[in-house]
Amino acid sequence: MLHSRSTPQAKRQALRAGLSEAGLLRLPGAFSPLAARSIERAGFEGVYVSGAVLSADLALPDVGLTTLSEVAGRAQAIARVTELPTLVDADTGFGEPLNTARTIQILEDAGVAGCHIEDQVNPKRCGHLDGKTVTPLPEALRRLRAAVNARRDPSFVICARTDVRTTEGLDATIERAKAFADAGADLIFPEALAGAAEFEAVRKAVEVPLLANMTEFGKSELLPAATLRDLGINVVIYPVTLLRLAMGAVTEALRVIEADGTQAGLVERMQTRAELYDLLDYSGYTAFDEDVFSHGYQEER
Ligand SMILES: C[C@](O)(C(=O)O)[C@H](CC(=O)O)C(=O)O
Ligand SMILES: [Mg+2]
Repeated sequence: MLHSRSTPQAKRQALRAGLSEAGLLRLPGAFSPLAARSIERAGFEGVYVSGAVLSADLALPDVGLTTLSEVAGRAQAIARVTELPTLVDADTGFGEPLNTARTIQILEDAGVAGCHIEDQVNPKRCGHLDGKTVTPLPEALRRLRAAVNARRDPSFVICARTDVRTTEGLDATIERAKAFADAGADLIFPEALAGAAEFEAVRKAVEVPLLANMTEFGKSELLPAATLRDLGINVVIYPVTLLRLAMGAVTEALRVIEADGTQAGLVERMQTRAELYDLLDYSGYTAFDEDVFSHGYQEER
């Protein structure tokens, strides 16, 4: 109903438990709270809040234009409606190390289970674009240590992302992954690895859990979950998949309505009213009303 029954702490502990077990946690990107409900209903282990999706939702490019308030507000709206843990893309932490510390605390207050902080310079670029620049390792480590030290709930998951693969190569990725793990990262996100061999190399070199980004139209081969599981990867995100498919349907619908003057031919492809109401738990609200209004105070006639 109004929000999840699980507390943020319980969701964080569930995410941590999942990271410590063998197996793969699958986190599709939710473009809305309703999409998060569908992700939960479909049996996934978590929800991802993508910076690229949040930017696109605002009709902005993924180049660091969103604010912490926008990200925290959307992340809270998404996290509160699902029993699943929510992992948030916190870009570079929204500024200097002190800003990163504030970002962690604002996101903790928003009820999310964890976030990732990347080592790009500000303003960042999408990790699958060329022309990225990463901060020198000492600066990246200051940013990460600020995040780890700012955490008030020890179960809040801090994921360190490195974008260095496309600027300095795989060895530099492994060097940074090790340094980030030593600095207290709970999870490492090596961005834009090419394929299975590179995931295998990072897996061999680093002890802490690893996240794989299976985003379309980028630099990474789209590896099936079974392959990622066999490689010992712990988390996989599908950050923009649902938005890309939704926008594909939007484009087609607008074309049909413009051409045919009606959406009648599309109705069979739609989520029905009943399916939407079921996803929104209308019956829970009806039960709430019945409980409050029919078993409560009876006005005198
Ligand atoms: C994971 C990512 O940071 C995101 O914002 O979802 C993007 C995804 C994308 O642009 O495809 C990324 O930089 O990989
Ligand atoms: Mg992003």
